Amino acid sequence: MNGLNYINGEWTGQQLEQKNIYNPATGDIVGTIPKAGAKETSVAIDAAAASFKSWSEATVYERYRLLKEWAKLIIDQKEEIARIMTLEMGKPLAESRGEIDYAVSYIDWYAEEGKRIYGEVIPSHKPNNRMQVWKKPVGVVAAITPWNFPAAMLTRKMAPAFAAGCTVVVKPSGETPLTAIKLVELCHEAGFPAGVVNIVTGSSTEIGGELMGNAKVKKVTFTGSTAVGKKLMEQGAKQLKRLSLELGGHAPIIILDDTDLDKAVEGTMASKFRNAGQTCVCGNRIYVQEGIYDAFIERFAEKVKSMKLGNGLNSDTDIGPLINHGAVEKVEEHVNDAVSKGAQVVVGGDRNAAAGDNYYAPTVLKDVNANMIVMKEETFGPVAPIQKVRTDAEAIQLANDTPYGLAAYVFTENLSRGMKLIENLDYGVVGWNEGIVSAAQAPFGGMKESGVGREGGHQGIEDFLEKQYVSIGI
Ligand SMILES: NC(=O)C1=CN([C@@H]2O[C@H](COP(=O)(O)OP(=O)(O)OC[C@H]3O[C@@H](n4cnc5c(N)ncnc54)[C@H](O)[C@@H]3O)[C@@H](O)[C@H]2O)C=CC1
Ligand SMILES: O=C(O)[C@H](O)CS(=O)(=O)O
Repeated sequence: MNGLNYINGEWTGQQLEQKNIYNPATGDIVGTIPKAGAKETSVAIDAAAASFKSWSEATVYERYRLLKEWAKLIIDQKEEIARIMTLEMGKPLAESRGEIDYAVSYIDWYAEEGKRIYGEVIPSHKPNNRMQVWKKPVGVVAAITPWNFPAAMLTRKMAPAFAAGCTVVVKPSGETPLTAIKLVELCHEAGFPAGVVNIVTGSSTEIGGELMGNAKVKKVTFTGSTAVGKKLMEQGAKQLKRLSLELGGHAPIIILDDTDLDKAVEGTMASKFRNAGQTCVCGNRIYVQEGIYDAFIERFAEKVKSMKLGNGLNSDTDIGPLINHGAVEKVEEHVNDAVSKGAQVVVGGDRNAAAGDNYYAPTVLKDVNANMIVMKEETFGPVAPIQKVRTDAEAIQLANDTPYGLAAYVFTENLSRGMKLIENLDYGVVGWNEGIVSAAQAPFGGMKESGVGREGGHQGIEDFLEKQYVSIGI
């Protein structure tokens, strides 16, 4: 699939130098995209600005209709899109299909939320005066998305932006742009007016620099690493650019000795190995209370041993490749460092070269301690480091000892222990006896250096609206 850029209702970029997109499972070229830069990005921003007035003045019911048509087209073409996603990102087809349903759930949710953009009437303190709060779309939005959820991270931004009446310029990850281009193609097919949605691919720094520096862009919504998020915040300071940042995580999983062992094993498997551990909410640090430590490791290791590594196109694959070789090297560095500092490998612990250059075996480490890199830095891979803890207080202290604050997980059947523990955790998203928690109707986002703002829920559309207080003399 040779993707193009889409600017002002036209497919462009054929004449530009092209970048190859590779299948992480095999190294094969699966497509190409234009190497656009600041010039093309500026044209896309102008198109989004030119279409903003008419789009923002359309009724929410017209925007609802287009969003629902877009959602329908995505579902109709789910198999084709899932295949594109697996070919460029590597995740098993079943996960790609699941992500497409998840991505569409954000479109469905915000198609409806657009109808509930309510203002306010405030009782005035003066007899001939009325006070109101009006809400209006913020304007042209830039959406910068990561490679690990090429569809869901896009619709989690585009859907509320469109529903609020904003127009959008998308910059997808250079690793997985083909899925994004396909979704934009379906916006075109659904009948979105020219300029409302635009997509540019190419140099992140050039395109990003134009998106952050062009005053016509009123809002930037970013999902990706904390390092890039900080860079964007610095760039945005010049114009006080509205920013939403969904950044990195380093999720702790706390398993107390009164847990239901099956729930704890099942929830930890789901959280840890989803997308081969390449999600910002994957469990990265597993703290197990001493009374259940051996029993948990034994049960958990048996499940991990049964996981099948392979090409995501094969129906029996549980774990696909990592996104690229750099990701494998980072995982290997974390495991080797842990072992050198006393960790024991219970399962895995090595690259699975037989499967391919970008594979790493699902791995369980025990006898882990806080001095190991794996317990300080996000691994973004299929490694489950398990540390023994004695008390609830020790678990809370260890869990919070990080600059990250995105997701955390607690497994206990005791209501008051669970409440007290969670109240003391500095995390924006918490699973209690649950390993997979993200949903379109819930606010998703981090505390501390994991981000700013929320996506999903009724909260997620507020970031695309400005509030206008109007005092009316009558
Ligand atoms: N909080 C969340 O919801 C999520 C966080 N992440 C985090 O992102 C990382 C992995 O995803 P990646 O895509 O590798 O992250 P990344 O930060 O390298 O890239 C994210 C996006 O930003 C773009 N980008 C990179 N440098 C840029 C710059 N200077 N200006 C403008 N755009 C730039 C990339 O091309 C990509 O589209 C992990 O740390 C993960 O935890 C990833 C997905 C979701
Ligand atoms: O990119 C990610 O890691 C997502 O934010 C995780 S989730 O919201 O899809 O669970």
